[in-house]
Amino acid sequence: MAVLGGEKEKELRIHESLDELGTDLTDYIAELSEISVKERGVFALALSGGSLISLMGKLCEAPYNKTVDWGKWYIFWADERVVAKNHADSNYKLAKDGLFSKLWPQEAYILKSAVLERIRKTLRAAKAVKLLGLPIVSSHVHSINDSVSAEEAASEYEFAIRQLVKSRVISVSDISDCPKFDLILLGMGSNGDVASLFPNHLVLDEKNEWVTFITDSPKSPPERITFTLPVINSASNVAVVVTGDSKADAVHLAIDDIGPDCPSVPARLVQPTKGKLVWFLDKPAASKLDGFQFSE
Ligand SMILES: O=C(O)[C@H](O)[C@@H](O)[C@H](O)[C@H](O)COP(=O)(O)O
Repeated sequence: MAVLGGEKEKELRIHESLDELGTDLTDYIAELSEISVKERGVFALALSGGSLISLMGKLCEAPYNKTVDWGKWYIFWADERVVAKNHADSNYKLAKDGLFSKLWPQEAYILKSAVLERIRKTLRAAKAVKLLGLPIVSSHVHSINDSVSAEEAASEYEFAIRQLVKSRVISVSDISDCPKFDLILLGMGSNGDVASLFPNHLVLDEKNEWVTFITDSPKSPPERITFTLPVINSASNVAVVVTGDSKADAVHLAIDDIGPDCPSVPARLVQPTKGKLVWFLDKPAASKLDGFQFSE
């Protein structure tokens, strides 16, 4: 792995292979989870859709499936397609099929909090919590309401997040009133879109809402909800995970210093105010970066 750009707040990690990237990404997530659980007792993570989910697949393997404190995870979506939860386009379904169901193959294993707490107490007594690895709590998985309009789904989702900010499950930014997620994981499309923030879309200017909606996504399906830039940029950690040469131009436009005529590239606007930004790239995605040849 090559690491470019020594700035404290932004790091580029360029990997030889998808396998190496997947291992590094998994280590990074597990490490942030451990730090956050130690500091705050919980880990508030927002996922996106796309290839990101399969790149996180090693989380379902040893040692992470046993060592990560899954019971402390609170899971959200930085963007979601407004379709039924069992629809092939659903980001919730993608994560459930690609991650959660692999950790615990049957729904029945996703325990309700009360049951989990009883088990936790027993295990704590036996000092064996870490050895057994506990499942994700179903009430900690915050997917959108798939039976209402995009507008209603966005407003309900923001309301749910507000309640969790009040109870400090999600921290609050000390410079805005925005939620401060422990980690937001983003993919990037070949036009530089992140979450469901697309180039030249009005949604890029949204400053008041935490979660908003669009009904005209240039990529199917058209109706989506998305975190806004102020929320993304208030997170403690943001990772943008991008692979493949079809993304190389967008990576260059998002990261390099390209002067005043920069086209609208949403990923370029991902700049956590106080948090840390890490780009996970494979070599084809990084191949058009200005400094790329020097990292080889
Ligand atoms: O729901 C979505 O459409 C995603 O959240 C979107 O932001 C995705 O992450 C990128 O388009 C990258 O997707 P790929 O990695 O599959 O290209």
